[in-house]
Formats: sequence, structure tokens, C-alpha cells
Amino acid sequence: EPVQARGMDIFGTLQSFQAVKDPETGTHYLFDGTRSEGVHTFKANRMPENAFIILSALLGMTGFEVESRNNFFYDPSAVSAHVNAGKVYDYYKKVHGRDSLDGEGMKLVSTVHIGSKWNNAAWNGKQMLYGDGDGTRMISLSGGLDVIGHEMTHGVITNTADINYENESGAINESIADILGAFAENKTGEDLWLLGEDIWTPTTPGDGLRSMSDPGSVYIGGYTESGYYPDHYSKRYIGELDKGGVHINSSINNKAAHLITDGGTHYGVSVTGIGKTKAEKIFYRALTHYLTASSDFSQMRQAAIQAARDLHPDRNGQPSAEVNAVMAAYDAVGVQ
Ligand SMILES: CCC(=O)Oc1c(C)cccc1C(=O)O
Ligand SMILES: [Zn+2]
Repeated sequence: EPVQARGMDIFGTLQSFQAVKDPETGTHYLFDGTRSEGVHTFKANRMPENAFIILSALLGMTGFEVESRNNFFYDPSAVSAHVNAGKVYDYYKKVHGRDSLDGEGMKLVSTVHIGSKWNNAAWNGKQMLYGDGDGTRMISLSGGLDVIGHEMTHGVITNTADINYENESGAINESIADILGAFAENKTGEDLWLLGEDIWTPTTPGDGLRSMSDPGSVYIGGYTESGYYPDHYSKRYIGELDKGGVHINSSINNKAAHLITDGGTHYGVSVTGIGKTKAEKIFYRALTHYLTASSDFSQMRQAAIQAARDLHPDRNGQPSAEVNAVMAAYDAVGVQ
């Protein structure tokens, strides 16, 4: 039956959350039945990540129940994954009126300790998966609420536009995951625009895996001419690596989202921001009403403009401030 359980998350903060207790054995499981069909969090064995990702997608293998004693869970990565999945569930329910990833309350399954020192997180089409990080570049990735928001948004994407995960479409897929993942985390100031800042380089404060407000401030290595993430369409990566640059070119659309929200002048183009509350609804509506599997950057622009027009109609034949912000932001990053 449902019980209130407790455990330490990866930052050493005591968390209280929903679990269930097997009346026969008295064993507790990390299953929260209060959110639709539930939030169920597992741990992997020492199976290599590639095997786990495929077997869990093909056979629905989820790993093992997380052990507990006296209703206390001693696996911080699992506690973080469980609590953060609940938070992102609540974000989609409260802000977008969406019941889980499929809109029909599907169970949210996560598995932690994937692979060995794995500096990755993944959505395998069925569930979320989190590595422990190598301890230097990353720590346990389930500790990043925006990381979990990113993975769960991949799940929303799969159940909506199902955008192809390569080339320009893949970059849009990645960017929507970053945008709604960051908005789900809902931090303020610069941290809102950093991805993975809580689990990235524990000894270096203030940095992150990617930056939406200043993509070019993050070094990515040899992929791009500059070695930094692109903040303009003319600087996009064109090549085979990273499935055609899905984690690289996403920064171009991320920058557009930042400009739409906070405003700013970028390459001489000025944008008047419209705020997070309007921006998140525009991108969610673009994803659920206009984007398709083959959408590219230009179609992302058109989808965002149409979604903005739906939510903020023209007045006396003039575009609203919201539509103007979207158009200017895409102008600023060089996407027509
Ligand atoms: C912000 C979350 C994120 O980018 O997760 C990934 C990581 C850390 C490595 C490789 C792939 C992904 C992903 O989910 O795209
Ligand atoms: Zn991703």
C-alpha cells in the first residue's frame, strides 16, 4: 500500500516521497502511485549501457527494485531520479495540462546507475536512463532537474511530433528538450539558461553542459570551426558527427528561445522579450500542433510563429508583440 518514504538525494538533502510497501514481505518499492499510472524508479545492474538501453527498449527490462530499510532509501541517485521525475510530471500537468509523456497518464519509468561512470542520460523510446557520471566531468545525472526535464521531454516529443533524431530535425528535437527541460526546472537568472549546471564539473561553479543564453561561451571541441557551440544559423555544424550535430545545432534554436523569453540584441537584431510563461506555451503548442517528424529550422520558425499567432492573435491586422518577438528572434539567429 502507498507509504510516505524518505531518502537522501545526491546533494545530501533529505527528501520525502511516495513509495509502496508490500504487505506480505514488508519490502518497499520506489513506486509513486499518486501521479496517474505512477512513477517507478529502478537501478541497473552492472550491465554495459548499450546492452541495457537496447534490452530495456526491446524487452521492457527495467533493472532492479531499489532496496530500502525501514522505509528509508539509501540510493541517492535513485532518490533524485524519483523526486525529479515527479516534479517534471507536475510541470507538464500544471503548466501544459498534459497527463504524463503520452497525455494519457503513462507510467514514468527511470533506471539509474546505467553503465560505469557513464557521462550520459537517455530516453530510449520507452523510459529514462541515467549514468553516474565519472565524478569529474559529471556526477550522477539524475541530480539535474533540467536533465530529467530534457529526457522526459524526449518522451513527450516521441508521443507528439516524434521529430527525427538527426540533422536539422534532430537539432530541433534536442532544442525542444532543452527548452522545456529548462523551463520545467524553472530556475531564475542565468541558471535558467544553463543545462545540467547542477551535475556538471562539480569543482567549477557557474558552468553547464550547454548555455541557451550564450551558446558560444561553451567549448565543444573540434566539431565547429570556432570550437564553440553556434549561436547563429550561419555557424551551424554540417557533418556526420553527433547524428548531424543534434547536440550542437540545437544551440541555434535555444538562443532563439532565450531571445523570445528575455529579449536582447543579437548580431544587431533587437528582440523585446515576452517572458517564460508565454514562451513555454508557444513552444509547447508548436510541438503539439505544428512540428512534424521532418521539421527543419525554417519549419520550426513557422511553427513558433503560428503557435504565437494562435495564442496572441493579430490586432487590426497587426502582429501582436508576442508574434513580433518570435519573428525577430528567428531573424536574429539567421533562420528564415
Ligand atoms: C541536458 C540533458 C542531456 O543533454 O542529456 C544527454 C547527455 C548528458 C549526454 C548525451 C545525450 C543526452 C541527451 O539526452 O540528448
Ligand atoms: Zn537529448
